[in-house]
Amino acid sequence: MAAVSEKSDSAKPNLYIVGFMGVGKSAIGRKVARELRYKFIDSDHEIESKEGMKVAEIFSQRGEPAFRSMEREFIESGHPDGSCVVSCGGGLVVQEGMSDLLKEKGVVVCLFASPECIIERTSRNKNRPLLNVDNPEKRVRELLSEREPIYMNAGACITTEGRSMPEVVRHVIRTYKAAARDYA
Ligand SMILES: Nc1ncnc2c1ncn2[C@@H]1O[C@H](COP(=O)(O)OP(=O)(O)OP(=O)(O)O)[C@@H](O)[C@H]1O
Ligand SMILES: O=C(O)C1=C[C@@H](O)[C@@H](O)[C@H](O)C1
Ligand SMILES: [Mg+2]
Repeated sequence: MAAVSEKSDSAKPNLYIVGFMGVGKSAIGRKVARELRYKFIDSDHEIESKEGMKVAEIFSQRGEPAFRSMEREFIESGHPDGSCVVSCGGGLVVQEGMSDLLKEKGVVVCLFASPECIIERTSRNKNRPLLNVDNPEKRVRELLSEREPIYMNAGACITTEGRSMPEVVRHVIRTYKAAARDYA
């Protein structure tokens, strides 16, 4: 895990990017961090390097609840408190109390896309254990409808569908800068 930063970093609030699998949190977060000159952190990657296992292996060998505890620990104490763009795993914000915790820690932006777009994007690789089922389309629709109210209340919502990546990056940065000005 990344070391917890010096206090001076907290002058620039972290940006937390949340949303469903495949909406583009990792792809967009990396580019946003580069433009803001912030550190880029991806919760899935941080957990994988700490555990020495892929997310899918953590799910199959330790179980989903253990993975959720790792996500909580990462948010509570496993990353710097400022000047970072944190792309969160798709289910991280869904856990009880996590949405409020992220809002305390920084600015939260939620990316979204339609189920059709998500299905198309997530079909390109098999790294998402929750979608390694006989009917991933049905699973995407079920999970999305369960989680939608949480995502919608997590932070400013920005669509990644029908927009180029640079366009999404611009929207995210504009939203972050406006919210960061008001951030205590
Ligand atoms: N306009 C767009 N915005 C974001 N991503 C896009 C866009 N167009 C195409 N993509 C592609 O969609 C994919 C999104 O995958 P990505 O891994 O970033 O999703 P994620 O939200 O991090 O998923 P997970 O929750 O599983 O980590 C990437 O391959 C990205 O290149
Ligand atoms: O939406 C989810 O619950 C997940 C999303 C991925 O980013 C990984 O964190 C994992 O595959 C679980
Ligand atoms: Mg990701």
